[in-house]
Amino acid sequence: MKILVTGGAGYIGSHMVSLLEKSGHEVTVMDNLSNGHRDSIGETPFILGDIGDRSLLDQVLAENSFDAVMHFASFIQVGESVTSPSKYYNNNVSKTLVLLDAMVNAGIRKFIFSSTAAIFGEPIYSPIDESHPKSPVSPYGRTKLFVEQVLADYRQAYGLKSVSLRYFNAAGADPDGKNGERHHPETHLIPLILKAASGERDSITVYGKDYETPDGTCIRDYIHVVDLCEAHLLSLMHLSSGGDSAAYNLGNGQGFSVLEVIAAAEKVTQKEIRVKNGNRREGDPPRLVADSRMIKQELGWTPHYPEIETIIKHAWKFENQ
Ligand SMILES: O=c1ccn([C@@H]2O[C@H](COP(=O)(O)OP(=O)(O)O[C@H]3O[C@H](CO)[C@@H](O)[C@H](O)[C@H]3O)[C@@H](O)[C@H]2O)c(=O)[nH]1
Repeated sequence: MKILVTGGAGYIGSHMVSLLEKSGHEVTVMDNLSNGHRDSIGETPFILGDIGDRSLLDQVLAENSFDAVMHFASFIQVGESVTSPSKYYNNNVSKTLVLLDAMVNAGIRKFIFSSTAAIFGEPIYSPIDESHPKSPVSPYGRTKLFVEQVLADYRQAYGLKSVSLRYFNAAGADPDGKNGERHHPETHLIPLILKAASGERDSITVYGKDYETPDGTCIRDYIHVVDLCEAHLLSLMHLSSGGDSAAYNLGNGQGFSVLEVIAAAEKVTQKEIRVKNGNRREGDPPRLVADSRMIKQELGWTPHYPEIETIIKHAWKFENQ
């Protein structure tokens, strides 16, 4: 199949490009490089551009007959979305509408969307399944929920079918360590811990030790980026074999506290990691753990790297490349 990958030079997008190509698909990347790296996708056809640019999109979609679009281009920082909501609504909602309208206009009817656990807000039970109430507590979470709702309306009105994948905590790197997690600025836990292990940073600051969890630190469900990409591939196959729109929660169903992740990283790296205690970060729920039985049952998704040590081991290999 011919696939357009928006945000394909970013962390998850670039891993997706590599998996699609390995699986025999023809890929074009469109990325404005606001947080992506041109070198992360090698020789893959690349269009430098923004998904809000309708005339560029019309031209690109007219010149290629894409079967589907995978949409990774978005802003992802919860805290920033609270202080700069306009940036998030413009990029994650308005520009996604531009992309969807260009797709409808060009007759492309398959869409894989990067959604998030943040659409659920403060969980009222755990693990979180698909029918858990959706009540985001940040503009970031709201942007992703809005798009999910738009997609339901576009399915009804224009026959555009989509799969929304609600990521819990994407982490890790290609097992060969060639491609991995890079954000600017880096705000994600595992890369920051590993930079403290390598000496690139002095320490890791734990954001809050007074949560209602066994050790007082936040619990998250870390999912290997390759497993996450496999879920996208299965979603694409689902749509291309006539399946209808769907939304799935994606995690391993096991939660690790910040202190447990630091301990696992010390074990993997064999380095002592300096830990500082900080205040809670705004918008951080105490526990986010996925119930991913639905995607396992319906699409046959099976994670290959569910262990936190393996996720950290691959990230460490990338950190040391
Ligand atoms: O220096 C740090 C960085 C993070 N944390 C904690 O570590 C956990 C994980 O944080 P992080 O890696 O930033 O992930 P999340 O905030 O859980 O964010 C995930 O989920 C968000 C929405 O739910 C997405 O926007 C992110 O991209 C995705 O990684 C949280 O409890 C943080 O409070 C620290 O204690 N110290």
